[in-house]
Amino acid sequence: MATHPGGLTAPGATALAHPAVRTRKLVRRFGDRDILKELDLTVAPGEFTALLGRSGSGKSTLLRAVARLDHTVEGSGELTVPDRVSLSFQDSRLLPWLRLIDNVTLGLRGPGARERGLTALAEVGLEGRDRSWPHELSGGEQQRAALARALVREPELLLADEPFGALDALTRIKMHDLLRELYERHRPAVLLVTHDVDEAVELADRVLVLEDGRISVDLTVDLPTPRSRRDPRFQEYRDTLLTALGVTQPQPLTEAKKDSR
Ligand SMILES: Nc1ncnc2c1ncn2[C@@H]1O[C@H](COP(=O)(O)OP(=O)(O)OP(=O)(O)O)[C@@H](O)[C@H]1O
Repeated sequence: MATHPGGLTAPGATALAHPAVRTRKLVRRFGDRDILKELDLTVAPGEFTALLGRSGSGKSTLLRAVARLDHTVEGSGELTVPDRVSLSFQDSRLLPWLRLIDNVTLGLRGPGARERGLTALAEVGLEGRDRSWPHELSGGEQQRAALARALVREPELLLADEPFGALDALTRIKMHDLLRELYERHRPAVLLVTHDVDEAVELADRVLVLEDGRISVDLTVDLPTPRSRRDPRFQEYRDTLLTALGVTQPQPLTEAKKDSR
């Protein structure tokens, strides 16, 4: 795997005996449009991967396929995912008629489920809010609860589709820190769909770009965490990805142009 800014590897080249996610020749089709075109992807256990791509490129389609939420969609190909998979979406999807603790532990079996729920709530900074109703929480708090619900199951794979997309900038920054902290403690494999290049470079150790139904860019982010957006190497990764996404970078003004302004 390449480890320098701009170092791109052949997509799906990782050979692993027990990957967290493995797709081979994955096809998903809506009508006569192939959205995923024989897509090959391997995610290692414990690997934090972000998935970027232009709007409509098929990021959510891929995530839904990996989550096995698309039984009715036409398609083909091989898909391997672990048993314990948790999901997190832009809206927290908490059930309004259940208190927080019951939302977090819903479907959790075995002794100690409640204790585990309380621990998870404490981990996301919601200690003492277990008896609250979802509508009593702010948007950021609801996303924290959704993270607690995802992590209490100790997933081998966390699938997250724009989980912070609806949050304000400040809350988003706090949630980035929290997600990275929780990831480092629990170490699930993560597949994070995002539109935000900075979010991808800040959080993920590997960033993919989906284009024309396949993974077109597979970039390893070799920066220590926590990452600073001011770090020139951060900016190199960012520029590489923006270029891959077809976003032209503003050129620095030359002295001549500055003078003529
Ligand atoms: N249920 C559906 N029926 C028909 N077309 C669909 C369906 N779901 C998705 N599509 C189409 O598949 C394409 C990929 O959609 P998808 O939501 O996966 O893209 P995306 O990359 O997640 O987009 P965005 O970044 O805008 O959320 C789009 O053109 C979309 O219109």
